[in-house]
Amino acid sequence: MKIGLFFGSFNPIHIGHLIIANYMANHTDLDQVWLVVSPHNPLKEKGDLINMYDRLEMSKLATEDASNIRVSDVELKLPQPSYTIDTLTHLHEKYPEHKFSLIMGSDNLVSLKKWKNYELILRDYQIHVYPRPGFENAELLNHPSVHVTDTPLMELSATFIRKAVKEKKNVQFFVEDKVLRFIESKNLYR
Ligand SMILES: Nc1ncnc2c1ncn2[C@@H]1O[C@H](COP(=O)(O)OP(=O)(O)OP(=O)(O)O)[C@@H](O)[C@H]1O
Ligand SMILES: O=C(O)c1ccc[n+]([C@@H]2O[C@H](COP(=O)([O-])O)[C@@H](O)[C@H]2O)c1
Repeated sequence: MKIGLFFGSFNPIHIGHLIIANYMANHTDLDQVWLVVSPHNPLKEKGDLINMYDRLEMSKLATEDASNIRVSDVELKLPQPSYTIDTLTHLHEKYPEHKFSLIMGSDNLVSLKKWKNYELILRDYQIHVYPRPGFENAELLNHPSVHVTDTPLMELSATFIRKAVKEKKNVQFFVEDKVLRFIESKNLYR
């Protein structure tokens, strides 16, 4: 199968992520999209990153009714911080029958040159990139492994949601109902 890997902290998963995952799973030649929850992005401070198991659980809740979207916990079992090239190597060995590619927003493409062994990622994997406002001119957009998609975008960030929850503002519709209930029941991001 052709699997698109959508890596992220998902702190928390929101409808921007879900729209992209759904688009990639159903409007491209990918058979499935796997959301790979990263315990710790090597380029980000841990800051207000909540427990990885809660982020994994919210990602599962948000996608349990979605066809062709799965959630992967592979990085929870690998060393931290989560280097994408190491996860890709691991997945390639574990699932030789699948053809993996990457999915990312152009904001991440801008920083790709700071990633561990980014040349290997570009050499060995195709990357589906969707434009995000403010990051239209990423240098790597013309790389032969990079494929720019035409996705409907929702300019929303997990940072916005965390801040709103902290300020006791209503974030209904920004996240799936089940995710909202999970956040409330565990008193997350307060
Ligand atoms: N609104 C959005 N629409 C499309 N893609 C998004 C959106 N928000 C984040 N992404 C993408 O999802 C992936 C994971 O991002 P991440 O989990 O850091 O979300 P985020 O909302 O940007 O989080 P934070 O605000 O905490 O930095 C990245 O490739 C990022 O480009
Ligand atoms: O491999 C790297 O060097 C590397 C550097 C920065 C980010 N990443 C990964 O990119 C993904 C996006 O992270 P985030 O925090 O924007 O959701 C996440 O899975 C990180 O582990 C990976």
